[in-house]
Amino acid sequence: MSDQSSPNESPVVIQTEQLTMHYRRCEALRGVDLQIRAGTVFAILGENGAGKTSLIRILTGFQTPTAGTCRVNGLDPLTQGDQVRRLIGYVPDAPPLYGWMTVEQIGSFTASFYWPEYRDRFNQSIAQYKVDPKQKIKYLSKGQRAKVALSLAVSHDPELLILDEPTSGLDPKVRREFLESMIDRAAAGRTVFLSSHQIAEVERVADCVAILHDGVIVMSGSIDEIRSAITRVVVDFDDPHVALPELPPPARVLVDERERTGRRWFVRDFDPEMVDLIRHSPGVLDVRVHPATLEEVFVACTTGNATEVVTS
Ligand SMILES: Nc1ncnc2c1ncn2[C@@H]1O[C@H](COP(=O)(O)OP(=O)(O)OP(=O)(O)O)[C@@H](O)[C@H]1O
Repeated sequence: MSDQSSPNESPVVIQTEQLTMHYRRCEALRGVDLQIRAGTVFAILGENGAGKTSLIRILTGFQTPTAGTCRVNGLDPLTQGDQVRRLIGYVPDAPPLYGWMTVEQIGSFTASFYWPEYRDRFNQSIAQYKVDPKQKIKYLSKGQRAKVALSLAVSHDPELLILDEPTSGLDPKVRREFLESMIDRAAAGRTVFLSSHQIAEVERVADCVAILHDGVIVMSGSIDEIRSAITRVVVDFDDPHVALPELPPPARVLVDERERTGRRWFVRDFDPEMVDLIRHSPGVLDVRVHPATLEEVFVACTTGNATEVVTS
């Protein structure tokens, strides 16, 4: 977070309203509303095909949405694309790099689009990642390519860094250092937007998370808000045919997993007073409740009654 102001008072960097993307055969985004403030590490989590890349393509001005609005620092990526892209560092999931260039050549080439410090920053970043500047891009390993792509994206110190699966290909040590550097960026007032399947990593670094399912944001908020929205309820019983009570609304069982000697529920809007209701049901031996992990929330929101989950 910024040391001058809390993110809640910081300017809005990304704002989307009812953003909709229909391709010929599918509805990739269905009315996405987002508000992301400066100084935030924001993560979007979603299954394959949930619509993450479509959203990023719209934010970066490479895709025209079917409906809805999108602003980056108050600018429209479609009509003010050049200005928007100047503010952004972007690493796609498969970064296109010229294979015939060496690492230092691609740094110099890209530096020509920016101010003079770019080249030094790029060289420092490459040295930090221990990538050989004389090596040709086509001979780099997947992880080394990822390091080059990341170095290219951050060397102009962008206001907004957009990363599509940023750590795939990185070894655990580099991955950790990289994620820590994202926290440092946010602390300096920069904004990081990352799309990821690595839930444990997101849990470590993100201030805010949105879960995208079938083109709809089914849950969003801070990690704590999201985790406290869903409760894991574990019920032990002696008879597998025991009938458990219906939970009174607004509680909703999103996932109901049967186990040999019990049941495991993931419940939205669980009230702790419901523990007694379950405990006093015939055949129930024990009831335990825990806040769900981010991974459990993700699974609960993307299976079962997911479409019934509302954005917090
Ligand atoms: N240019 C396109 N034309 C038609 N359909 C598309 C196009 N781009 C994406 N789609 C479809 O839109 C849906 C969302 O795709 P998108 O790439 O945005 O998902 P994603 O969340 O980034 O997935 P992944 O995690 O697998 O990269 C998918 O069903 C995909 O097939």
